[in-house]
Amino acid sequence: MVVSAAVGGGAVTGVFTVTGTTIALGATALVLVVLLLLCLGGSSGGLGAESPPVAPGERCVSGHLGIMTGAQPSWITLNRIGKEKGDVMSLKVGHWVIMLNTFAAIKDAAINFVKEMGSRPTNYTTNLLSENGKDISLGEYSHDWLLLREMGIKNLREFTTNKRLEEVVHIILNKLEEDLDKKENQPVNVKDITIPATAGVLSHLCFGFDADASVHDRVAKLLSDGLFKYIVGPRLLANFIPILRFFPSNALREAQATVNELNGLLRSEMKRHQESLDPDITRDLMDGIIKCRNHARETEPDKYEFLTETHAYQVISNYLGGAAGALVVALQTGVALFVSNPEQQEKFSAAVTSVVGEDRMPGLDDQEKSVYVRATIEEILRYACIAPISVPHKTSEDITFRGFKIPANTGILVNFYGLHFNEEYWPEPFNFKPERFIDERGNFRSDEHMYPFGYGARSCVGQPVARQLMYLILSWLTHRYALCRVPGEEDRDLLQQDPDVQVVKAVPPFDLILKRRF
Ligand code: HEM
Repeated sequence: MVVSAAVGGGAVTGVFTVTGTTIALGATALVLVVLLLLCLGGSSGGLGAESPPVAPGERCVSGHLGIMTGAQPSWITLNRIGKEKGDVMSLKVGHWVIMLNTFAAIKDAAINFVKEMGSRPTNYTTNLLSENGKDISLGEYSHDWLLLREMGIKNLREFTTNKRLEEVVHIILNKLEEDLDKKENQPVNVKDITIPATAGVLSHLCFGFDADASVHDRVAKLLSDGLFKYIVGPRLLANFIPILRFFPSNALREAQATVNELNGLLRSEMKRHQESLDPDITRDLMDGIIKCRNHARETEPDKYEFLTETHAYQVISNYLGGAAGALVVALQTGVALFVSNPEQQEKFSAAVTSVVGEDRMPGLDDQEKSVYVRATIEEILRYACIAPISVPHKTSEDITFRGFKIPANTGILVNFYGLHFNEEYWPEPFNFKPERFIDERGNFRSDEHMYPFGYGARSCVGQPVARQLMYLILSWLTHRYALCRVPGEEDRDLLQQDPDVQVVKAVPPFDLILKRRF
């Protein structure tokens, strides 16, 4: 997702601690002045009369930004405050935003305010990455944006059905298995499993097997550092104080270089695909989106006049961003849960093997045959809760929500952490218990308090693919290998928050030992 970038692109983006960034003295002085102005100008009344109650601490110089950047993950603090404030509260993170705290409010928003709460906040980062909103993840709600989103979903659906997804995944995982076998019984970093798996699959789905090997290497590199860090790492100060984009800083240069690398890659791949396009064969998602665009513009030129080449390759960028921001993080949490809970890991592995046997890789048809396997993937998604305070949305018009007046263009955060870790819905919420998704008759049980893929108009476009990839990758990994702790690290907490990652709930990279099962 440029889920992810949207995490960075939302209301929560103004962060004061820009790690590794040297800000010129002049800029620092400017920051202080602007902060003071914000502080003096900030009213305690929030968004105006009849607005949601304000969380405590708004009179502090930086409003509630301290919560976002403090030592404790922001979602833990916000969840505690939210319990006191009720359905909805206001926060000042540079500007005023609202946060939905309760299940009732979240459900109401998801069902009854789809369009009204379906836009995205924009800032320097989001505009840079999406070339001013010409994509799905970061574009503002509009008629044209809806058409682009529909096209992005159609392209994913058409290309990934009929075993195409499974074929690509099996090729990539077979290769990865050869590499991992060489490291058997030695410490392997979890990133050396999740990044090649995710980058390999997404890059080959997007650019095909006839792309130059260097293209896939560049995608893997972007996912492992540049793009990943840019999306989930500390935010740019320029998002908070737009004038700062004119002041040179390492962080700005790094962000621009990352985006240039990504967009350069997308443009050259688009050109290569256009030059070798075959009307009868759709090799990959890039071919698919080019054909969707050509067809739309030929059949309904007026409706799709807006649809430039940039829009088309930005959709591919969104697919890659989904991998960088969400899939890697969710997979890493899954592996950490398995290593920390050997009993559940063994049960999951045995459930996979009982359906698949020992001589082939798990396929998509196998998933439905084991309730325990489905339940485990669901429990990993609950626990991972990668966007604990959501990817920010924005109101597209003035609304009255649960008795409060909310102006257009107000950022909206959602306390998904408060749902996914609520004892009322999940007894012992911090324990890994796949059984919670199995009913008394032994059937899979879905639960209405689960929102791993967001809500409303902006819910994850890649949800079906993401679920399939989570299953295919984790079932392959535990089917082939026992995932064990590194000797001497038995007591290490693998599930704590990665201190280098803000806004996204993510475990820090860790080593594990792989032992071949058969
Ligand atoms: C386990 C993996 C994944 C998780 C947990 C996840 C989760 C999310 C979440 C929470 C959002 C924000 C929804 C909102 O704003 O309400 C989102 C948006 C999005 N995701 Fe994913 N995602 C995953 C994988 C993927 C993949 C693999 C793709 C593409 C192939 C993808 C494409 C997108 C796109 C394009 C959006 C933006 C939708 C919009 O703004 O309209 N995601 N995802």
